[in-house]
Amino acid sequence: MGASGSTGAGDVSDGLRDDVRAARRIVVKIGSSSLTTNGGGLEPERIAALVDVLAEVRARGAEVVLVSSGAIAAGLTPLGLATRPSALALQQAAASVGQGLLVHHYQQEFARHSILTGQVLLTVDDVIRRASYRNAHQTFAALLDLGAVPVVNENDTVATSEIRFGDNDRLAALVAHLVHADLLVLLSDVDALYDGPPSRPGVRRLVDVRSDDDLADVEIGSVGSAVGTGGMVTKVEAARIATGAGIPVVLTSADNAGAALAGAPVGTLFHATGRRRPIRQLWLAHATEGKGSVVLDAGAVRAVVERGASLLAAGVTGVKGSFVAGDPVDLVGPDGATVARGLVNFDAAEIPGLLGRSTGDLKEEFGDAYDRALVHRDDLVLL
Ligand SMILES: Nc1ncnc2c1ncn2[C@@H]1O[C@H](COP(=O)(O)OP(=O)(O)O)[C@@H](O)[C@H]1O
Ligand SMILES: N[C@@H](CCC(=O)OP(=O)(O)O)C(=O)O
Repeated sequence: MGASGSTGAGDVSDGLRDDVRAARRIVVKIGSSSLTTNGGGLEPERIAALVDVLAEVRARGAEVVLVSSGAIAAGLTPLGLATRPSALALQQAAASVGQGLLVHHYQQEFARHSILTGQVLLTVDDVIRRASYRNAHQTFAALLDLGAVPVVNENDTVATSEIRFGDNDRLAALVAHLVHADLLVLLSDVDALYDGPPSRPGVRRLVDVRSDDDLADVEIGSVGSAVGTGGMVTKVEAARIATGAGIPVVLTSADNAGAALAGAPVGTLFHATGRRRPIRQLWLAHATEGKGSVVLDAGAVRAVVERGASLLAAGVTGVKGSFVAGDPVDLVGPDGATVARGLVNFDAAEIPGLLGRSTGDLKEEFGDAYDRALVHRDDLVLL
């Protein structure tokens, strides 16, 4: 299908989007391309314009969490770098310089509205590991209770290629889950999702996306602007993560932010498709690649797939790759097909010694630390 131009009954009143107008806790994500010039360097007027819109949202009683990209782009000019470098260390250095500048601007602009900001830098581990998820959740809750606007970015200076979110669109979706937001707004340099590259004549805007079927014939580009990353692919993926957890998403341009947040039918509205579920499952299903794999016998495949059971060492016949406890791994059946992905509870090096053995047996030999599943069912998604 092409663009879905209709909005179903009950979604809008007075031409405005009900889901958006009713939202009381909103995560707004803005991309580098909307804050900086193409050569890098922040554009303070654009930051000021965004902050004015967010202050208005706050004034009508909603809470706001801002996920802002732009650290790397902001650091380029001060460091004398002409374009975004490909070396990770240089990107991290640029982010280190740029993040301070970025937050400084936000602090100044929000202060005009007597609103405090709190910087929150996250890595994927902070969000998907149980203890740190709780910790991060409490920090956000305290900041919001105290009336501050959390300003979030990936912790670029310490994130390595393994732990990087990869992009702030997905980070924003995970943050929306973390703070129990009821709306996610993704702001970019393009005003909506189109059924093809916006530069192509005749492309049509998708007004509403209600399921993956609505995206079947949409051509989604992966290359973003000179300063952005991920293009539309990561935004659509972020929208799938959030809507799959029950959070509707509006995708539009920074210029449309005010109208979008007032509920006007601008941009593209991705309707909620699922219900809230554990964040690790969301992340496993949408965003991670297995660091290795474990091979299951037929009985274990049935237990995991049909009965929703945890994976025990007794049903595992092999292990591939090098990973440590807590990493995502693929669960592969005897025929080589990947049936699930989960967070593993043991290092790859330990697993050969556990294969085919019962949990009771392992506990008796190695102690209580071995009284656990290889992959717990709460940390597992079927693929
Ligand atoms: N189907 C599509 N609809 C809209 N935009 C698209 C599509 N495919 C690719 N794009 C491109 O994605 C770009 C946005 O991605 P990006 O530059 O990474 O943004 P940001 O910096 O805001 O995260 C747009 O400028 C647009 O050219
Ligand atoms: N954390 C990086 C942003 C990464 C990113 O996703 O950028 P973008 O595609 O512009 O949202 C930074 O602040 O430069």
